[in-house]
Amino acid sequence: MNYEDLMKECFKLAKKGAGRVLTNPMVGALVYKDGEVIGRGYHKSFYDEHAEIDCFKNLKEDPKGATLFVNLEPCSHFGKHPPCVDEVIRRGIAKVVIANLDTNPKVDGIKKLKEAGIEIVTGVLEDEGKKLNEKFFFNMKYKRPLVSLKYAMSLDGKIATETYDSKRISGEKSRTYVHKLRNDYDAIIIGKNTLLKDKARLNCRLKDGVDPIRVIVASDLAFDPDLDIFNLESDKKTYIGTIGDKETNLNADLIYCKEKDGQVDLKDLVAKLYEMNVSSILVEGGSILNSSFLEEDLVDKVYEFIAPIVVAGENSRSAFMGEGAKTIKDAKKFRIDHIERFDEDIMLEVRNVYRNFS
Ligand SMILES: NC(=O)C1=CN([C@@H]2O[C@H](COP(=O)(O)OP(=O)(O)OC[C@H]3O[C@@H](n4cnc5c(N)ncnc54)[C@H](OP(=O)(O)O)[C@@H]3O)[C@@H](O)[C@H]2O)C=CC1
Ligand SMILES: Nc1c(N[C@@H]2O[C@H](COP(=O)(O)O)[C@@H](O)[C@H]2O)[nH]c(=O)[nH]c1=O
Ligand SMILES: [Zn+2]
Repeated sequence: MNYEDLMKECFKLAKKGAGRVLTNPMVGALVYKDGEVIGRGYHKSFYDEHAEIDCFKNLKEDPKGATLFVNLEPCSHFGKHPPCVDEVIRRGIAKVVIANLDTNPKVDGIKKLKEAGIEIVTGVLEDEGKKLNEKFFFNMKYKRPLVSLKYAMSLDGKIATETYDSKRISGEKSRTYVHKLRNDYDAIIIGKNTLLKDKARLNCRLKDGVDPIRVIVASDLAFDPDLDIFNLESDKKTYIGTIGDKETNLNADLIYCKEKDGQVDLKDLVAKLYEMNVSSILVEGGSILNSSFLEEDLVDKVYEFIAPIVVAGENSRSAFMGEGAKTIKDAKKFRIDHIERFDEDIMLEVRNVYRNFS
């Protein structure tokens, strides 16, 4: 029995829940007995049963004495569902192989499994498991959604010209990857000007992709109701994060936020989205909104697509504007996690050095 290969299969199963599990982790499970896998399952959505239970439902024979592979420690608490450990014990599983411990403070599944005499192996492909569920582990640690910024810029750091043109900075392959991000993130946030200038739709245009909820940040609600974003065919809603006690006839729900310097208090908006079970937010700009997130110290990650063009011009729009650091020592610091090439473009995936993702 190759622990790593079987755990990789759990990760593959777990990923089928991407975009659907919200603040829950992505979990895959399989039962291995006498040299073969006798059942597989995964956590399908935030509201569905856990991976272990789904796996037990798909068994083709009695799992007594078998090994359960699961990428997260089985739960031991009563949440929306009864504890998985009880079912693991009841089914007569002899050994449980795990990638990651569950950092949810309500969970101590290992203790209960050990008390029942079940052998435990932990830490199999631990780092890969942490990366897979980085949003969940981040949520548990910081009690808020993971916030990532995404933008496409020129070699000289511009995301739009002075006439606010930003169409087709990055190429098609980069744009396809953005739709994968939209699939994986629970919410997308844009600033009012980006909606007005780009007529953004913010849906996921991959086949069988999952739409995120769409959030526009605006202190007033003077939008054309015919904009696509208010008329999408989507199972997710469009929201406007706003201030004051306004009402609207737009096809959008309002999220009433605290006010900060006459604008939406982004910390409050992020906290309210967390209450709506949003585990991750992709901020798709523009410059003013990106800068506000940076100033609020709410940027955990950045996906930066760089296209080999130069825009130049004092009045063109940079990825970040605002006041800016006075000295390099004061610059916000990120670490490059991943570099990928998409035809002509490259993408940098970076993370805030002050956040602990482990
Ligand atoms: N290349 C790329 O990847 C992208 C490029 N763009 C480009 O960026 C340009 C638009 O960017 P920009 O003009 O900077 O505007 P934004 O899209 O960032 O919108 C800013 C507006 O949002 C509203 N807002 C409300 N609360 C806040 C808050 N807390 N912080 C910041 N804004 C808030 C404000 O309007 P109010 O107070 O009136 O409500 C503010 O003026 C467009 O040309 C677009 O094409 C946009 C996204 C991505
Ligand atoms: N998705 C998942 C687990 N998730 C654990 O359960 C918590 C959510 O519980 P509930 O509200 O009942 O869905 C979540 O925060 C995490 O600790 N556990 C598992 O054994 N297997 C699974 O597949
Ligand atoms: Zn469980």
